[in-house]
Amino acid sequence: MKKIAVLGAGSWGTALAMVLADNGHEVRLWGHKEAQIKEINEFHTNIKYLQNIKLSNMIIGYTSMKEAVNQVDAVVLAVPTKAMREVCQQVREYLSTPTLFVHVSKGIEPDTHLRVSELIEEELPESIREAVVVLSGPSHAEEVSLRQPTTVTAASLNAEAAEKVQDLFINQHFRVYTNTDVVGVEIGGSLKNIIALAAGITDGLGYGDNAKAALITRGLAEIARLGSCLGANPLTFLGLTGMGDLIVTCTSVHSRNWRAGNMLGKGMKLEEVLENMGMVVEGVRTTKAAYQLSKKLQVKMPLTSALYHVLFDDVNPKDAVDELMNRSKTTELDDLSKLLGERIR
Ligand SMILES: NC(=O)C1=CN([C@@H]2O[C@H](COP(=O)(O)OP(=O)(O)OC[C@H]3O[C@@H](n4cnc5c(N)ncnc54)[C@H](O)[C@@H]3O)[C@@H](O)[C@H]2O)C=CC1
Ligand SMILES: O=C(CO)COP(=O)(O)O
Repeated sequence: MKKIAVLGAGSWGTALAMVLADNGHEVRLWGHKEAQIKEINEFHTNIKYLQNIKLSNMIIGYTSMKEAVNQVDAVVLAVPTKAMREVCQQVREYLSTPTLFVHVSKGIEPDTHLRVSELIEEELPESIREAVVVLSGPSHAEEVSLRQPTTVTAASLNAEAAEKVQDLFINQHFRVYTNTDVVGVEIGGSLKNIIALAAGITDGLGYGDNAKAALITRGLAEIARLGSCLGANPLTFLGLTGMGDLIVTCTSVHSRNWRAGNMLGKGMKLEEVLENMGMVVEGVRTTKAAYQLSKKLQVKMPLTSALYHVLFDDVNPKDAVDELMNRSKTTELDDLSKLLGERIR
């Protein structure tokens, strides 16, 4: 049995705390809201994020970071990307020995264009980092908390650390693979949220399955184009954290990104949509970051670019779709086939 701190008591932190508790670990679920932590400890529920779920007694809620991370074997960082630096700054106050860090957040920081593992490495000194591992894949918290079959990937350049994380989380309902392609895993997990927002928009506009399939496949092409340019293995994008997560996020009502897009497609304004959600919609900031990156690196990302203009320049969603459909004709297998071809040879 290990002692594990899960930092972030939202949907995903809570669902992962349940997986770890099922595996017999002592789990400390840290959150910054007193009332919510009180609810977790007194009633063993976290109603705002996971309805009709009873938490195990092995999960203890904490608001004190000092107590939550005291002598733990691993720290799971499960806050939205926007809060990651602030939470790391709190953690580093209280750790003095090398600790295994697992992050589960799907985003890219606008302006710096850093992936989450990179910004964690910026905030946490090497002396307290045994390794940073990303855990990602097609995994809605709502289904994980019901112990429905789920598969994810633990990725790190340190293969031994990735395997340690695999061992912490794997069980009969939650199957964990390993990968060493951190760039591919983080880029796939972050950029699928852009495409999920777009899929919600086309559904909101009343378009059908053809549009959805087009978004998923052409979305994957532009994710792989940018990711490969950043050093990812293009084959990772065909796996769980690429195509797998694109499918689950673009086709599920559980997805907050899809739901936010759906409201936009029905005519609501972005501020109104975000207020309505009450939970993180990572794709909004990531669209800004990916759009900036595509300009900087001169990578063609028409879907990301169209969504950027809908979100930040008030372009009408239907006009954005019309514009995408009316671009000049092109071939299907462009630079991507070259990238894949080179890898396969
Ligand atoms: N919900 C899901 O099914 C999955 C979510 N993820 C990722 O996990 C990350 C977290 O998402 P969710 O838990 O779903 O979001 P959520 O919106 O359900 O919960 C976020 C939690 O973070 C807390 N928080 C926000 N700012 C904070 C701060 N400065 N300090 C401390 N706590 C803070 C909030 O109070 C809330 O409890 C995101 O990057 C998301 O993309 C990944 C896989 C699945
Ligand atoms: O990443 C997820 C599932 O794999 C959850 O997606 P949302 O953040 O859109 O709910």
